[in-house]
Amino acid sequence: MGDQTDVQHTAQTIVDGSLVGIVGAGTMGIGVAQCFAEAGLPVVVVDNDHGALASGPDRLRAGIRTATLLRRGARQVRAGAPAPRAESLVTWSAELADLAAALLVVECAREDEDIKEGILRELDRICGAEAIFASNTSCIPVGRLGSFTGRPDRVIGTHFMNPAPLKDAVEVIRAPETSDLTLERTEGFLTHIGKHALVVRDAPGFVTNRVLMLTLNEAAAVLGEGTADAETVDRIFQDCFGHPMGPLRTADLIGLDTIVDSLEVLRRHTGEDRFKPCPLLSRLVAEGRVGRKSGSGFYPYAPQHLAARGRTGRD
Ligand SMILES: NC(=O)c1ccc[n+]([C@@H]2O[C@H](COP(=O)([O-])OP(=O)(O)OC[C@H]3O[C@@H](n4cnc5c(N)ncnc54)[C@H](O)[C@@H]3O)[C@@H](O)[C@H]2O)c1
Repeated sequence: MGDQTDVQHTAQTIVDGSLVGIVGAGTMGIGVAQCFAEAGLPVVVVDNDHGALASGPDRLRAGIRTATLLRRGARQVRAGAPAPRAESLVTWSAELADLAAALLVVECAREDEDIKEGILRELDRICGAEAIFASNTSCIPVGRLGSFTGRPDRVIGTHFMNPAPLKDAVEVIRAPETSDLTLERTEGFLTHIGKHALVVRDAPGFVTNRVLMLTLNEAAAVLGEGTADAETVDRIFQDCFGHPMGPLRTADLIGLDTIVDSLEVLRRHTGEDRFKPCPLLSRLVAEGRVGRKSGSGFYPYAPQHLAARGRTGRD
């Protein structure tokens, strides 16, 4: 695999009507699936958790409804598939084998290297030689993920932000092995769904999470040490720095479990203890208070924020 000289297609012919696979029907997988379906592409979402699969259609519908309302409010109505059609373009499966025909697979499983390794090794066996594997990893070096496949030239990082349907840009991570063609095709897919790529080189945490994870961890630490309450910590970033959301509400939106996983990945790959999750963050995760998706984190959340996954916390 990996010889690009025999590839006849241009980036655009690859995008038109291409089947897109998503692995992981969690916070990000559902949002990324929505982005592709709203742009008219057929999508198969695979998850090995039946609760996540069962609640997937409802969470997708809620995501489409929210995005439509917000875009309408901001008058940014996007061209693309109308909501009912977008929903019907998404199918759900427990089998990676159903991604055999996909030309792009976006891996959105939990931030755990062993889990991602297992998925990528199996996808490499199942999918055609042309398929690109794009990981939504928050922190794991993309070159490391590519090494789990026989096609490292077709592995790339597409770090969608949360909520994916409402963000204009994607941090695209190019590993040393990622080919020009893979980058070009990935950018073609992103353009098709109305997003632009901000391309960076490979490193643990890339640009976003090398900086953001430390900030969120320190915000939790100042709260845990009693320097200020949660509302004050967040308002300092909003009122003084003009951030739309403070770090603690951002952490609750991301998921405190995902943040702890990401900090551990950063610590392991850099060898630096400054990425050690602070005691308050670790305690909240141990208690199952992982943010919006569980109904509480640094703040309590009303039921409409709860992702109806059939259970709480990490899936
Ligand atoms: N939450 C965020 O704000 C955010 C933002 C950017 C990137 N990310 C990254 O995106 C990825 C997904 O994060 P998330 O927040 O959606 O996590 P999540 O915990 O909400 O969802 C992860 C999903 O992966 C599924 N899964 C686990 N093992 C699997 C397997 N072997 N096969 C198929 N499915 C499997 C789980 O059942 C779950 O539904 C992670 O790498 C995370 O670091 C998260």
